[in-house]
Amino acid sequence: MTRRFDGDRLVVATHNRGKLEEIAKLLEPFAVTVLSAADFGLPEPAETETTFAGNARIKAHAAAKATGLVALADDSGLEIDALGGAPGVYTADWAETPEGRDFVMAMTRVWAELETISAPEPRRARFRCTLVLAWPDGHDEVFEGAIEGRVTWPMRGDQGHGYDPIFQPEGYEQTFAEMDRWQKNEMSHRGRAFQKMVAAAFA
Ligand SMILES: O=c1nc[nH]c2c1ncn2[C@H]1C[C@H](O)[C@@H](COP(=O)(O)OP(=O)(O)OP(=O)(O)O)O1
Ligand SMILES: [Mg+2]
Repeated sequence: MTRRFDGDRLVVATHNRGKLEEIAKLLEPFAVTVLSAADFGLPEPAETETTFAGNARIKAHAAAKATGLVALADDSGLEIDALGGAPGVYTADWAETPEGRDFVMAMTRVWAELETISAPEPRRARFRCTLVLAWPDGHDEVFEGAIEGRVTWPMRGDQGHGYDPIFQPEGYEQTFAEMDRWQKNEMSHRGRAFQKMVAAAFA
């Protein structure tokens, strides 16, 4: 039996402002006070697992334990077929620099690698998202979503976050960064995982 969320406060276990804004928008229809891991000054846990679900569970359980509240974590990434599924669970790592994350650098690396191997069009890729809802008693629920598309160059758009300027979802001319948050949430990996979570734990 799926455990329902029956509280009024939910801590979103992320340090990524773009994700937090999307999740807050997705939670708007529900009577939920959204708090963030940053509001509690929680440290960013090391993501030592090799799957999205494994890393999402680490983040969700750490926040649930530290706050005594139900926690929602998101672990996500971009899988590019011509790169054997890379960057995958290492999507955030490709943006890492000593001064913080640099997504222009990360996107430039993605394109350089595709050019090196002369990856033919369409450069098929998908974003994946795993959401984990964790209770302070250690119980959790896992929900997954994906959106198929392709990597495109040059970067286009100034909305969204992360790799959005080079991801064009299947059936659309725009990149995610050319869509507003509402339009992206309608179809995104995160939006899709969220719909499953709502059906199971909020509806
Ligand atoms: O909708 C998206 N649009 C563009 N890029 C995205 C998206 N969703 C995930 N991504 C990228 C950003 C990040 O580099 C990586 C996730 O890494 P991931 O560890 O799950 O997130 P994060 O470290 O940014 O924040 P946190 O772990 O605190 O939730 O994939
Ligand atoms: Mg992370």
